[in-house]
Amino acid sequence: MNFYSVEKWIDWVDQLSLNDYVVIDNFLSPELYQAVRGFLLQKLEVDEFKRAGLGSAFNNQKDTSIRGDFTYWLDKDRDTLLTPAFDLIEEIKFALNRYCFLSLTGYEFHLACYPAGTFYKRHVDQFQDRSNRMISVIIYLNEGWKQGDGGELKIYKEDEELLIDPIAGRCVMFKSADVPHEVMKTNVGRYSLTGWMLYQPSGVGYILG
Ligand SMILES: O=C(O)CCC(=O)C(=O)O
Ligand SMILES: [Fe+2]
Repeated sequence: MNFYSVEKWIDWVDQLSLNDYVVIDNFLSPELYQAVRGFLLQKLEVDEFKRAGLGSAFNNQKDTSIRGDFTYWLDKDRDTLLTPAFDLIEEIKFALNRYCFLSLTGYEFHLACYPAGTFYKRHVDQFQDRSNRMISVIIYLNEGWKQGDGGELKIYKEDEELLIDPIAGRCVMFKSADVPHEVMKTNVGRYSLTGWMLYQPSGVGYILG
């Protein structure tokens, strides 16, 4: 464990097991936060984001009435500026396997940008024809986010709805199959590092766009 102690991981994994989700603030160190956000802004500037799709590679549609985000799929070998972020993702995988008794074998991550006025309607992250997404992981990169900016993550539990503010450095993890959620309409550009811990690596996430 290079980033966080065993005690911290056990606490977070317990919350994830018990509540189906966990929120961890200041998950990225200031250096790592700057590296990831700087990388995202650079990719946005050179226009390397693509409109996100719906469904799996076999059933892919793009419909802005359901989701309006743009994504940049990450590749560990190509995007070496993000090696420390991949080290942290490896630690997440290790901790979930060890303390959550999962058998995660891989992951897929993208950078996401929701332009002002966009949202992602209620959904679950497991696809009907590709059910290997086990845990969803989202790390927000929104400096100076304030009430009124919108873009909250809404999580649906049995009889309650939780609104999670997408503030800088905050990490949310939840069980991909069990937690319906949505991204409320954002009034400002909304950025995140988003990914899924997989039961079997698919390596096809980027095809989804
Ligand atoms: O950015 C978020 O808060 C959630 C994104 C999401 O639900 C997804 O990409 O599947
Ligand atoms: Fe989602």
